[in-house]
Amino acid sequence: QGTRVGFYSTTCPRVETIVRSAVQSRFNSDSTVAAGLLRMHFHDCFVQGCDGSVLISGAGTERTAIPNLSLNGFTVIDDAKTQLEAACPGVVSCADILALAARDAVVLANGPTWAVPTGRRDGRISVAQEALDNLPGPSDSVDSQIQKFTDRNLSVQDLVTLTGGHTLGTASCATFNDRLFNYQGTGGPDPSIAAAFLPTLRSFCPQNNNGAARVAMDTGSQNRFDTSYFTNIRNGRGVLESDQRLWSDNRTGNFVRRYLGLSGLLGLTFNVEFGRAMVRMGNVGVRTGTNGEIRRVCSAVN
Ligand code: HEM
Ligand SMILES: [Ca+2]
Ligand SMILES: [Ca+2]
Repeated sequence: QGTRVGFYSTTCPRVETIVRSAVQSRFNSDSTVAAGLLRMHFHDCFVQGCDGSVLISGAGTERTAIPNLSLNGFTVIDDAKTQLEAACPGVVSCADILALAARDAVVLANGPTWAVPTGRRDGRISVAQEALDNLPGPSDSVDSQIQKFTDRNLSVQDLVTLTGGHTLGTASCATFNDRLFNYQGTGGPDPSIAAAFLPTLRSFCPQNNNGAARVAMDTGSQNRFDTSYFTNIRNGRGVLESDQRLWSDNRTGNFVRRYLGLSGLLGLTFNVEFGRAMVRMGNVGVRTGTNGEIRRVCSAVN
């Protein structure tokens, strides 16, 4: 792949300590940053590869695209970068800082740890439309979700596993309002929502709300990295339509069953597979060697 664990062991031996302490200190005052950093790494990797393109600010950049407006945690990356430029100037890429921070965020939320291969270099291209074209959306069919993952050499298992990241964090009503009152023009709700869960969702997101309120994607466990998200989608308690669909299609549903240890299928351990899948996602489209640059400031190209 070109990335490897310990890429900075001689050039910046304290890199992991510095990133971890930046994530930890923000997490102490705001635990929602864990979900934010995990999502940000995903949004980076799916657009121009894991190259820090999502971090660049300015008119028309990825950051201005609707799905990225709710990203949370940019200033953690900036803080880590400032400290790293003091410790080892010009050495550590912003793309690597983000990959390390996403891992540290999962650990802080009681999730697994894994070794993060590093050596990514930063890209110089960041275009809003590319984020819109490449990021999966909350109404995507299973076919479309699978396509967006396999286009990046990520498997159906990786799709289910990584989307299990929705064990953390929240979604705005705007991303699932269409399911609650007039689903696909039926005049009623999305029938895949459990009857007992519908009033809960409707109370968070009443008819004609402005879309801004935020709702836990893993009801009852939004700050804890666990398999509760899979139990919820099994029970018709998925918040995003894209998540609920993973349960009802056997290609993806069988992986959900395996994470839940259900019926006849070989069990899979979510924590173990999540780390492996994050390493695979973290290698999508990476620039290494002399390709790309080491940004001085993560929000701007050199
Ligand atoms: C088919 C794939 C996916 C779709 C359609 C999707 C869609 C979404 C949507 C619509 C939101 C709510 C955004 C908002 O309202 O602000 C969200 C949040 C989130 N997503 Fe995904 N996502 C997908 C895959 C992933 C993956 C692969 C990860 C990480 C490995 C991830 C991590 C997160 C996290 C942690 C949040 C919560 C963010 C926060 O609370 O700040 N998602 N996702
Ligand atoms: Ca990128
Ligand atoms: Ca959870």
